[in-house]
Amino acid sequence: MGVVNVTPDSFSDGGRWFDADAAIAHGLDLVAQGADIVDVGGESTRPGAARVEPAEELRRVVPVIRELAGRGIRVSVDTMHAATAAAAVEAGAEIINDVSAGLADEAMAAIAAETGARYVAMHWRGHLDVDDSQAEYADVAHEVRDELAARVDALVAAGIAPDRLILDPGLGFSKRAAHNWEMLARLGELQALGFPVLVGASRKRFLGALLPEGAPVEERDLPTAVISALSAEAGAWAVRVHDVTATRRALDVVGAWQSGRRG
Ligand SMILES: Nc1nc2ncc(COP(=O)(O)O)nc2c(=O)[nH]1
Repeated sequence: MGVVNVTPDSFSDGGRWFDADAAIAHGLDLVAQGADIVDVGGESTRPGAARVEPAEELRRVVPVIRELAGRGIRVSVDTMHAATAAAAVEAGAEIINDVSAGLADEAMAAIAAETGARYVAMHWRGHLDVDDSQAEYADVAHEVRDELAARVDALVAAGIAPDRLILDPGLGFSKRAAHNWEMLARLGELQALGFPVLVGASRKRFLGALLPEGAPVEERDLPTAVISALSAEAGAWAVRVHDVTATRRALDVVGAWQSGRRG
């Protein structure tokens, strides 16, 4: 899953794809690099980023989604707003990627149910209202699993068919570095809920901590690709990344290694 942030302020590529034509070109480039899905978002989820009204978010993402989907590309829309999700699906998006798992907009679950789109429910305790660095967990893997299981119950009760759901541990959202690494190491406990799992580690701060002080954000693409390989080994459904080439190469290594196992 390649990322196209149509925003002026996303933390790792803010502003580069804010123009619709640039965003479309970038989405096509990600597909050429090997992306299976292009995730189009119009609102940065970076701590402290300005909130974006649905009308503005919609204006940013719908033209990009319409053009990419019109070329047969599988598109997901990264939004917490039901109105944006509805417009995006109407424009051809097949997946609604909601970092709030339906908590930010009470109309979202019904819209997702109505459209029949696939729906990514990401874990973000207290979304937007909680300072990520203050989050405390007694057992992060158990609590993320249980909190997402509760979201699944609510989303299914709202009419979303279980086979439409994809779960995501929400790395870096209300979680500190140690929580992120523990979530990755214990990904199987989330997978045990029986839903596909999406992993979004790309270029996040907890990867930067492994690099020399002050390393540019692009240096996080190699650690990201290693996590893509390890996520594939763990049976993840997909990985959400900015540098598709690095991850595609990493996944090709995993594929070659696994075929070697079969002899
Ligand atoms: N499902 C999902 N969606 C996301 N959207 C944005 C970001 C923040 O990263 P970005 O600003 O670099 O896109 N991370 C995720 C994530 O981890 N999972």
